[in-house]
Amino acid sequence: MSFEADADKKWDKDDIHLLAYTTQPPVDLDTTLADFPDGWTECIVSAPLKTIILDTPGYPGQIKRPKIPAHCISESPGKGLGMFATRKVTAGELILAERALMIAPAALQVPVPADIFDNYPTEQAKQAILFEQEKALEVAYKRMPEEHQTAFMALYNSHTQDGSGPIVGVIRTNGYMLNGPMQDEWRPGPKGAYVGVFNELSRLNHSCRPNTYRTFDMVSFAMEIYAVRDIEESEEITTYYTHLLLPTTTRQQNLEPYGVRCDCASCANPRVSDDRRMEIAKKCKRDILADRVSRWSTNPRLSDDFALREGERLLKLVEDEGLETEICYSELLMHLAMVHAALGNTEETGQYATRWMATRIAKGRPLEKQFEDVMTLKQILDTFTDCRGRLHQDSGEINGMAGKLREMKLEGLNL
Ligand SMILES: C[S@@+](CC[C@H](N)C(=O)[O-])C[C@H]1O[C@@H](n2cnc3c(N)ncnc32)[C@H](O)[C@@H]1O
Repeated sequence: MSFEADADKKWDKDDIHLLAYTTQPPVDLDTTLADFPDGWTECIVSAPLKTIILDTPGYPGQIKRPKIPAHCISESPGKGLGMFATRKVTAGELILAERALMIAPAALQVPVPADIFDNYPTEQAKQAILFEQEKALEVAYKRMPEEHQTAFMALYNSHTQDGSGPIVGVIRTNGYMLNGPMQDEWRPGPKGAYVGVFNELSRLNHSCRPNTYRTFDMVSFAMEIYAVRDIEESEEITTYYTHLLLPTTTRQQNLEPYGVRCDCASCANPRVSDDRRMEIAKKCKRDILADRVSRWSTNPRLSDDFALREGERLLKLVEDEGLETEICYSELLMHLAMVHAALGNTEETGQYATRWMATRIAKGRPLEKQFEDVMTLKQILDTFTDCRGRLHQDSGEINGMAGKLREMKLEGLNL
């Protein structure tokens, strides 16, 4: 059931079946985009999610902007339009933050009989669902200002031949899944997920070696993209439409509905790339790395190669595969900062810790949280500093420190 939500009512998990048409941040009917340049989003969200949005502390904050504009939209050969860097961008930098034109459930429930697939041929049932979804989305579309409607319909549509209506087609081609609190917490998984369609961000093309990370900021109600590695002037800015640690053939299957045949260096060499990605997925996990540091720091018979060279080798593998968006990249930088701290190598510790911080910033970590991270990181590294050098003096103390480190890394810092 859907409705135009009452502005002041508080909704809770018992209202999860109610869908609200709502404009966020709320604006008066006569507001124009010239009055309110940060813009606003037409949303179809569950009633409780609407309450969560409005109750977010600091909502609605202003959207963030890079100090110097860093992007433009232009032709990308063989890929339609794309986004390009207009200057050099450094890892961790914000490139663009933008409010969506529309936000809707990833799997919009519509009023069709529950047993439709039992009583009708599959194709006919699918067409009926797509037809109802188009009708429901049209209500939100008609609430948009004319400029937003034009921008929405100008976006690329790779679903023109499968029975999708024009609005469903644009959403299926351009919708990014939203992360963080922008989901129905009482409906975990794909059923509780939402997608956003954007005027500029939806022009980002896919790469299996993307150079940006996307994150949705609830306070400003905007999607933000950050560079995960340095990007040169004129280089294409890319994102990801599929999980990146999957084998090449699976990624290609996931990309088929977008009509994308990725031509990145990893897809061009699947035999090498698949083995590397499998090794990264297996070995660069938080527990495995923490365990390696812990064993190495308390066992003098394990050489520095055990923690240091292996960490460096895995980090190179991640960089060679262009996987700086993945959590394993952050884990490895943290691992190497700790290993160098244990060896008393202050300079290298600082370098890896700084790079680790850049990955946190690139994931949209709020400023006050970044400060907390630095303090916790400093505490961990101080505790661990030079423990290999002092190993023979007091292994009991080292054992205690390694245990503490593991505890802090797994629970306190919540990487
Ligand atoms: C979200 S849109 C991206 C912007 C789009 N290129 C445009 O012109 O608006 C997705 C579409 O871009 C194209 N595309 C994205 N990544 C691509 C890639 N790596 N190779 C070829 N085409 C790509 C496909 O046509 C896909 O359906």
